[in-house]
Amino acid sequence: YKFWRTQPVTKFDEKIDDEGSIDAPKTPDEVPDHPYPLLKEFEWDTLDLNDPVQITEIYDLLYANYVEDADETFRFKYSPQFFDWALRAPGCRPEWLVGVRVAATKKLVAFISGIPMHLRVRNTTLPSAEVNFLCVHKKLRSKRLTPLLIKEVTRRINKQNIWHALYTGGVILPSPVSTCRYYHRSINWAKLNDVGFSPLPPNSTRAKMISKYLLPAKTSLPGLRLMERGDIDQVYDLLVTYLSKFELAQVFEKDELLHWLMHDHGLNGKSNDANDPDRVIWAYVVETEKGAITDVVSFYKLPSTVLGNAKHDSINIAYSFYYASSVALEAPSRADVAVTAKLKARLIKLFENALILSRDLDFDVFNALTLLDNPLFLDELKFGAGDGYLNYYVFNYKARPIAGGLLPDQSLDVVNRSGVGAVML
Ligand SMILES: Cc1c(COc2ccc(F)c(F)c2F)oc2cccc(OCCCNCc3cccnc3)c12
Repeated sequence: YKFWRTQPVTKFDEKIDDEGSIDAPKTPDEVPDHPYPLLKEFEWDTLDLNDPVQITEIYDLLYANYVEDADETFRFKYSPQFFDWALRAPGCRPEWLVGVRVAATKKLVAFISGIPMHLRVRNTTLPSAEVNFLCVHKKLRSKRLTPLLIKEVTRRINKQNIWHALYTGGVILPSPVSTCRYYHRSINWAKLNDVGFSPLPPNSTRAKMISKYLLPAKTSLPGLRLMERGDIDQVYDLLVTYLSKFELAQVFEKDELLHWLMHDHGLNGKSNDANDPDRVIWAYVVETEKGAITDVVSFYKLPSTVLGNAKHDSINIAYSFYYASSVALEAPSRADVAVTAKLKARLIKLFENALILSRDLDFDVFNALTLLDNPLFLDELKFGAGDGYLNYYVFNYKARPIAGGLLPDQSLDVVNRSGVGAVML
């Protein structure tokens, strides 16, 4: 019984000559009105994020049952505030938050989410959904709930006349449109070593490793400051122009980008304070004396629970999110050697400052993928390659492979960098 053989996805060995939808066009009224039948002890549900109790149910389910690393040492620790940010983007549809409950007890035992977005694959823009947070309770694995969750969220998305989706995962499924590699920059090496994430290399000492990752006491970019809602017009133009150079990217409306970079900070009297303990997303801009915004850089907070460590129960992790620099726009082509050299120097400066800001916000490690122009700064800023890869998938769309920033030997492609401009949570 091969679920993925029944889905509109590119088969593993399929040759792709032309890009386009896989399924024949359909209309919402051809889509079943009722959910797929479940095993009788379970029932479908729609989660309501306006209800703090239900946000907590999602948090509790994922806290105990979501993605772990291969050695079962760490588990993602998405916070309730994170779900408020990740699942309440402009245009979000409540019915796309799909849960499975035990009929008798109403306990939430599985979840999958969709949020609406527009996805551009080369020159084609697809009204899509971003599907994320697929989770089945550990005690209910191999009951074939995952294919049902995927089919049910697809049904609910199709009902809204949306026929494509973007999803990522560490697992290999048919067939990735791109693959990026995990990179990590130690901030608090001692803690990462204590939890077993960063081993002490042979012929080195703790003192040497701690000093290797020391960062300047203060930021060094003139005009660097926390983004404010009033910056969105300039930030939108800068980031949208930069992202237009990539082959896989989200097409943002201005209000969408404002949500992704600012969440609700500075809205309806809420403060815009970098040290707000509930904050999950930070965006910084570089403003010249003339008031021009030349750069933007952002990162989100996604801790990992440390399983079974006497000294620490979690690692505070910053994940690189969207960024852009006006330097990148000084030439029409990304292949321009002189501009690439200038962009490399600029991104090293921008991300060194992002690292300093994340240190001061008490992060232990700063994570990045090999997407966007990241290969230009990862080595120089002492990021180390991780042992994980993130695969990008587009549902119901056949696309020629897109570079993930890696050469065939999995090392960084500092010449072509990547064609991926979509950063997933
Ligand atoms: C995940 C992830 C890692 C793992 O990082 C750490 C894990 C445990 C630690 F103690 C630690 F310090 C890490 F840096 O390093 C990364 C570097 C770049 C990007 C990364 O993930 C991008 C976010 C992926 N979405 C979450 C996800 C990932 C895989 C499957 N399903 C969901 C990651």
